[in-house]
Amino acid sequence: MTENSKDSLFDRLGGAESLTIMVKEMYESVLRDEELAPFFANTPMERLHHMQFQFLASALDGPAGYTGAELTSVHAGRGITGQHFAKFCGHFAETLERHGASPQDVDEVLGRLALYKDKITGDANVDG
Ligand code: HEM
Repeated sequence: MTENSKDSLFDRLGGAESLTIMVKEMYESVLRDEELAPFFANTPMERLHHMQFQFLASALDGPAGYTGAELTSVHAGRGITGQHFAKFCGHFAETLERHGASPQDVDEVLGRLALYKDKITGDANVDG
């Protein structure tokens, strides 16, 4: 077993402390992106950071305990396309890279996020 295979993806990304910072920075990038920022115009960002941390911790094999809403209902009716989804994931990938995540771990994270694409793009996924 290599060093890498002992730890969960969550651990390899630096655990809770690191994921907290990366979620915050990811949304800073999202809000600087003029295509994505309008989606969050009325969103309480502090709650979102918290919920996204919980969601990602669980999705990346860290501690379970997501207490937010079901992803389909949260994103439905917002007009989120596959292209928006890809840009959003791109901001997270860049944030991970900046924090020194390995290319393999970044790929693995993107693979995990892709599992949620249909829930998030919902009725708008014809566009992308
Ligand atoms: C893998 C990608 C994504 C994941 C895992 C994700 C996950 C989440 C989670 C966990 C929440 C919090 C739910 C709650 O408050 O109970 C949330 C809220 C939200 N998401 Fe996403 N999301 C993703 C992509 C996107 C994209 C691409 C957009 C738009 C471009 C988006 C727009 C929003 C908005 C606007 C809210 C806040 C709704 C409100 O104001 O309460 N999300 N998302």
